[in-house]
Formats: sequence, C-alpha cells, structure tokens
Amino acid sequence: MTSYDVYHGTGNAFAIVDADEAPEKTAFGTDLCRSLDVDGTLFLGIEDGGARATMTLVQPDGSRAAMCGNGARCAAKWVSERTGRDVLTLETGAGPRRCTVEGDVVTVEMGTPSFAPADVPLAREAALVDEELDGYDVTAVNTGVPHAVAFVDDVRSVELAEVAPPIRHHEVFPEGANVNLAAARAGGGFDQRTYERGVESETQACGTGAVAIAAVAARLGSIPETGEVTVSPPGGDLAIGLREDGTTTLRGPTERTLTGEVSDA
Ligand SMILES: N[C@@H](CCC[C@H](N)C(=O)O)C(=O)O
Repeated sequence: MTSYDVYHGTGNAFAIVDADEAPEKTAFGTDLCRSLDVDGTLFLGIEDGGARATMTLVQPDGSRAAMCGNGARCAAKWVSERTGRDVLTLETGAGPRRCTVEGDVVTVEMGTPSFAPADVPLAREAALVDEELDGYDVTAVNTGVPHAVAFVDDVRSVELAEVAPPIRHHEVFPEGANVNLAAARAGGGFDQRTYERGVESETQACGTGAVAIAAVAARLGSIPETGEVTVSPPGGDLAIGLREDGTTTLRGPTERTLTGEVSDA
C-alpha cells in the first residue's frame, strides 16, 4: 500500500505521495489523479531533514510539468508538516524555488518570468506580445511553464472550454501552453480563469498562471512594474509580488482535505 494526502491551494487540488514510497510515477500518478479527481499527483522526496525536497508533478494525461505554483505551495506545506521546517527549497524542473510556510499560508519565490521566444518556448524568433491569436490578444510568457494570457472585459462570460483549446494547441507553442483569461477588477487586481495543459480543462486556480497574468499586466503597462497585485481565480485570492530585481512571488492558502492509502497493484 502507498499512502497519499490530498491538498488544495485555492481549489487547485493535488495528491501528494512520498517519492520513496511510490512504486512508479507515471501510471501510478495518473491513476491517482483519476480516482481522486485531482489536478495532479506530486511526488516529493525530502532531503536534508526538510531543508530541501524534490518535486515531480504527474498530470492527469500522464505528462509531467516542470513547475506548478499551487502545487509548490501544497508541497511546501506537506514537507513542513512532516519536518517542522518553515523555510525550505523545492527542487523543480524549472529550478529551485524557495518557500516560506506561515500557518496555512505559503509563499513561493517564483523566479523571473520570461517573454523570450526560446524560453516560452515559441516556434518563432519574435516575442508574442499582445498579438491576435484565435480571436484573442495574446501575450506569451514562461513562469516555470508556458502560458498564454489574454485580457477580456469579463472572464465569466467566456466559454473557456471552447475558446482555450485552439490557443493551447496553437502551432506557435511547440510544447503547448496553459491558457489564461484575465479581467481587471473595479477595485484593483484581476479575475482569472485558466485552462490547463495536462489537465486539459479549466482548473479552480493556477499559480504559474496568476504570476503570468501579473507579469503580462506589468509588461503591457496596466499595473506598476513592482508591488503586489491580487489575482482571483474561481478558487480564491492569490497575492503576486513583483520585485525590483524582476523576480516574483506567489502567496496563498493551502488546505489538506484527505489522507488515504492505495494499493500498488
Ligand atoms: N496548476 C499549476 C500549473 C501546472 C502545470 C501546467 N498544467 C502545465 O502543464 O504547464 C500551477 O498552479 O501553476
């Protein structure tokens, strides 16, 4: 038997498994996503007494993603509950990510968003900034994984399941892209809806997507280049920090909802 916990970060839900206990990752992780109806399975390998942990995300379609913002928040909380560490570094496919745990609230240092075509990646040599793609003005950015961001008047009035797939699979994105729609809120901040690559549907929140929205808003001049902005997916509020050195932070709540065991056979 292998034990698991289910955590969510603003509605983005993950099964978390100790990497040392997992028999195999891809089929096991995919099956767990399906049986628990979660957005991914995180395999965590604790090192140095919890000062560091390796994070591997297997998504419902069997793919692996280099980084996951909300997953990193849940992962840090899981490691902290096991080791008592409040500050730790997650080793991800997108590089090390420092996390700070304060009760149920976790902040992840998300690195520097890149609009460079090779980094997104894009199948062309020019950045994609506020350019029409399948009916939306899209900006492409990598915040650990590739994102397409488009600003609309009202995120709720869009049929995301219809409009997102053509952008998600557009030939300009050789590795695909997560698709985010964002709308400025009257009191400041942004509403968010995200269609996730690998889940192949809308999720209740996406951390790298929230950082992408803030980074694109700053690039397009809709918000200051530094400071904090609230991005609100359906699952709750996320605070995004834009720092003077170009790096970003993601802060928000986490919650454990389930603990169980699954047969390895
Ligand atoms: N939900 C995540 C993003 C997970 C990776 C994404 N689906 C991809 O394949 O790029 C987040 O909170 O950042």
